[in-house]
Amino acid sequence: MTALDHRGSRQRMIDSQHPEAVVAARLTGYKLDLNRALAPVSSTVLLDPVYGDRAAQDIASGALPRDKGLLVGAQATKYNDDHGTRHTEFLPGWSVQRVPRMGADAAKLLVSSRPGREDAAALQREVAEFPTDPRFEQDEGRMREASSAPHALPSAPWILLWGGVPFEVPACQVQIAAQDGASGFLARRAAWQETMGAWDGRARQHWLGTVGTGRVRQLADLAGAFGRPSWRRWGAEPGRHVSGDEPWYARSGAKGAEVGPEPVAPHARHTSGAPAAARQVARTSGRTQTGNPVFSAASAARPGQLGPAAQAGFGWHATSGILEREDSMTVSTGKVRVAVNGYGVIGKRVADAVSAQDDMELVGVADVVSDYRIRVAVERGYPVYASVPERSGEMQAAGVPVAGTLQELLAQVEVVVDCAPKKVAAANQAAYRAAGVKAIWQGGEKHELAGYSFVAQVNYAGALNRDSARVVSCNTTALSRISHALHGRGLARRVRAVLMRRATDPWESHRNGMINTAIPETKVPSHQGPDAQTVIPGLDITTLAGAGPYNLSHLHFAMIETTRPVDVDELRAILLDTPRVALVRAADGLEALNSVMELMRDLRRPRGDMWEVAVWEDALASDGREVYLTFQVHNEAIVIPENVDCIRALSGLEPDAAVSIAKTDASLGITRHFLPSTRPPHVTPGEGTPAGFKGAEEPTAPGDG
Ligand SMILES: NC(=O)C1=CN([C@@H]2O[C@H](COP(=O)(O)OP(=O)(O)OC[C@H]3O[C@@H](n4cnc5c(N)ncnc54)[C@H](OP(=O)(O)O)[C@@H]3O)[C@@H](O)[C@H]2O)C=CC1
Ligand SMILES: O=C(OP(=O)(O)O)[C@H](O)COP(=O)(O)O
Repeated sequence: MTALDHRGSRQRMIDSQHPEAVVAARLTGYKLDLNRALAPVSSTVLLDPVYGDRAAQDIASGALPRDKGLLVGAQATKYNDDHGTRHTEFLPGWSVQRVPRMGADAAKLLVSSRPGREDAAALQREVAEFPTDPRFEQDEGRMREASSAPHALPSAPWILLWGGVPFEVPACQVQIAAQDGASGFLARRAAWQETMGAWDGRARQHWLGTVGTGRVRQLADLAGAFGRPSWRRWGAEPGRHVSGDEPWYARSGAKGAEVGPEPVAPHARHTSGAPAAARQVARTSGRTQTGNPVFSAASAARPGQLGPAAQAGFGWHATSGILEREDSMTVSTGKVRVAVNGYGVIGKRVADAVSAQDDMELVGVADVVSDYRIRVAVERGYPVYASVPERSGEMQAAGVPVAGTLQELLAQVEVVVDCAPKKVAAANQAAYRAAGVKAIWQGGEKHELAGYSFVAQVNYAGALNRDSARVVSCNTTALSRISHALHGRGLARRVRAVLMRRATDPWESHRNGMINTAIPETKVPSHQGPDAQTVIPGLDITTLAGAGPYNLSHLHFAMIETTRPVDVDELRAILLDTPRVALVRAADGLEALNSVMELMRDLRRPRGDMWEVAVWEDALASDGREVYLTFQVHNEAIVIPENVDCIRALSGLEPDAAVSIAKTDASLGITRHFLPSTRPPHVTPGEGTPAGFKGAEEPTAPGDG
């Protein structure tokens, strides 16, 4: 859990000289930033009700994701002192009863204690606090000793919190506390105190989105690896239904007493299907030394297999069941763990692209098929899971080594890329939510499913740390890239496009192929125009579509009315400055869809893929009012780099769109020029082309000609 409920202390940290001058709006803005960055990596956020209706603002602004718990403070920030023991008071006009009415899940009431005062110490044992004060005691041995003293820590479920100390202290204490039975931690300012000074907003958001979220994740790794889930104290076990006359709360006792002896850390035990803690262990578990994936959560809980974040982040390494401190700090490698569900046209390409990233790990792929398609995944060494448990037997009978179910795969990852057939994919939403996994859907699904439609170069920043997003369809991705190139520069007034779509994908043309005809779409506008508006709100765009008897990708014709005259030279310069757009020329023999695809094969691209939108340079035109573009969209490939960037955005791996795009492009070999130029870049009017409005130099008036 993450605590963002500080008031006076926060004002003092922002401006120690004049804390009273720190206005509420500044504090609220700062906390909104904290919440946006840290809530997605927390299970619950603790907010205060004071500053500008803080908690309410977080809910209303969407900074607090709906699937995160909300804890709201109830006590006043100042305490009455009674001979050395502070007594808690409620905020005037605020009460525990009012907390749930604002939609919160629980109220926080701080009860203070003071070592040496037996009444206070007794209270402390009831409500828990780490037995040593991190400001004065930072020796690991003495902290361990104090923590393991009889009655040092309480019998009720408890979590660790800390104050303004260097981050290394809670990093150490979380492990010790978890080994002594803590169920988690409340992350406080040690995790982000570097941002308390006079940081500008963007720098602060960047820091929080990278270092801040990384720290909370690292602590979660430790708590997940060594901690004790609170349900254990109630006698619950995942996958085991205990029936009886006695209700669970009676068994657990009024104060949350434990049911039966249960050894905990150093050998934290978690079983498959367990909620957050076990899942976290499995997610950070990595692979065994032989390279085989870790399938059972029980084995995944071995500390020796802790993820890179837990192992490296604080300069700790795992041996013989506990994390030990190394002499020097090391840097987190922080790979995001990814699953692909649906290993078809898009899924298999996403899997390959994820495997090519140095900041991602493909944990496994899932599907329902048993034929050659999934056997290639086996051949490539990807662990294969059954998307639907009932299909597992069939898959195994066909010789596919099934590593487990989709649910088991989800338990090991942070992000799932769903590439199942349209509508099938939408049905997986509940499973992803239940598993607490971030999800990426494809263009076959509706915008509303994820609530965010993604094209990296247009709106990467808005997807940062979100729980889900939809990578739009191939056609919409291409239209968005091209439209944004002009619209993003304030140059597009109106986009009109005609889409000639391929009949079917090559692998299934024996099933769905059409011959000797073309099929116009009767829905006008076709869905791609409105779809592009989900990516670029305010874009004036209409599309018409149809399908033809070929399977070599789509062909678009776009007419874009500009806000001022844009000639061909400027248009070309804009396109050359646009990521994932490349120019091709009929003059180079690239006269049709097939020749461009042949070039991709000649360039030895995997599967002959073209991730770029290929715009015909010699078909660019302008009449001073509109620019005209003809471009090819390789439907099987164009969305692949978008999925890779989307993983980085959702997981918060990289806050900067340009950095992520450049990284993805370098890993796949995406380019702006397929071939070195062998002749002048643009065919000028009169050079083999009929005169017209090719360039702005010869505007064509209506009726000319
Ligand atoms: N094809 C394209 O050009 C593009 C497609 N998209 C979008 O990508 C998504 C996937 O399309 P595409 O890759 O073409 O689809 P494919 O049909 O090629 O692949 C989907 C795979 O998922 C399998 N599958 C079926 N049911 C399930 C299930 N319940 N759980 C998991 N997997 C299942 C399919 O098996 P089976 O064959 O037995 O059904 C198949 O192997 C769609 O939203 C589509 O609109 C986006 C851009 C381009
Ligand atoms: O899914 C796709 O093709 P399909 O719906 O013909 O299988 C491509 O992404 C094209 O999508 P669109 O034509 O809905 O933009």
